[in-house]
Amino acid sequence: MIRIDSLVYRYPTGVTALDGVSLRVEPGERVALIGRNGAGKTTLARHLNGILRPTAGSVHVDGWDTAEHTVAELAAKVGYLFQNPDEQLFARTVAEEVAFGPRNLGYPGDRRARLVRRALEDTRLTGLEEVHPYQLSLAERKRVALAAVLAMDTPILVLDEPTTGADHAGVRDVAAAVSELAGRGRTVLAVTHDMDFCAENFDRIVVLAGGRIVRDGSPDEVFRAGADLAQAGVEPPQLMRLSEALGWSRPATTVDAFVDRLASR
Ligand SMILES: Nc1ncnc2c1ncn2[C@@H]1O[C@H](COP(=O)(O)OP(=O)(O)OP(=O)(O)O)[C@@H](O)[C@H]1O
Repeated sequence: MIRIDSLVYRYPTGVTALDGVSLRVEPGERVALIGRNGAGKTTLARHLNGILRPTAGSVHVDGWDTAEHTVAELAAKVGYLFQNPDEQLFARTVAEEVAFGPRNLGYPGDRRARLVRRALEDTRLTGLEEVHPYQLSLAERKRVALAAVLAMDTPILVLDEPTTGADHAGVRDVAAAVSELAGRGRTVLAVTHDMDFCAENFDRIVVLAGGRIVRDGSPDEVFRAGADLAQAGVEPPQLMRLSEALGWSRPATTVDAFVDRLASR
């Protein structure tokens, strides 16, 4: 699980990006972190794999205090998908890229082979194993980066803007991966600006504003916060806006909920 207590982070420039954040996330939870640009989402996410260390307060992942472990050690606990795949990819072939994590974590050969094959299948990269990642499109590189994270089979996954730059099928891959991982008791925390993706695929939404948590609840609860949400720079999902425009007293946030309400009218 993830346990963050009174986390404060100040950049060397003097900007206080996180100003007393406390958060618990249980195994199997799917949590989306939202908020306007500069709210502190990426800064918070980067504390989970130890790239950033608290100025004050603490961060525990799966029982480890991140202040007491190196980034390399924390890689066994937290898989981190970078917003920009080009910050993450470095190998000469797709296969090498995806195999690097499990090899580096010292997994035995058969487990490694199984994880790599599965990650390539789940991101529709089978057949592209020998291609150089830079010969691929941005949407495909995004899938390679996701496959590399999935293959590490960590208890916690942090996905920074997983749908930005992904095509429609890529978004479906991410959604399927999130649901499958949570089903296996993995904790998934995603930073996202994509409210439709967020409403459809996450159990819980945490809203950050000015380095603090201003809302934490189910998509239904959070997206009904109206004025508070607007103040945090968040627009509700399209279906919710549509159901409000239709004058429904209980707006729907997902396609299934929308169809159910339409059918029951
Ligand atoms: N490397 C850095 N050095 C100094 N200040 C930074 C740095 N990175 C981010 N900041 C500042 O910290 C605050 C939080 O930024 P952060 O990137 O965590 O926000 P965010 O919610 O992830 O935004 P976005 O949605 O644009 O990615 C902002 O004021 C930002 O300008």
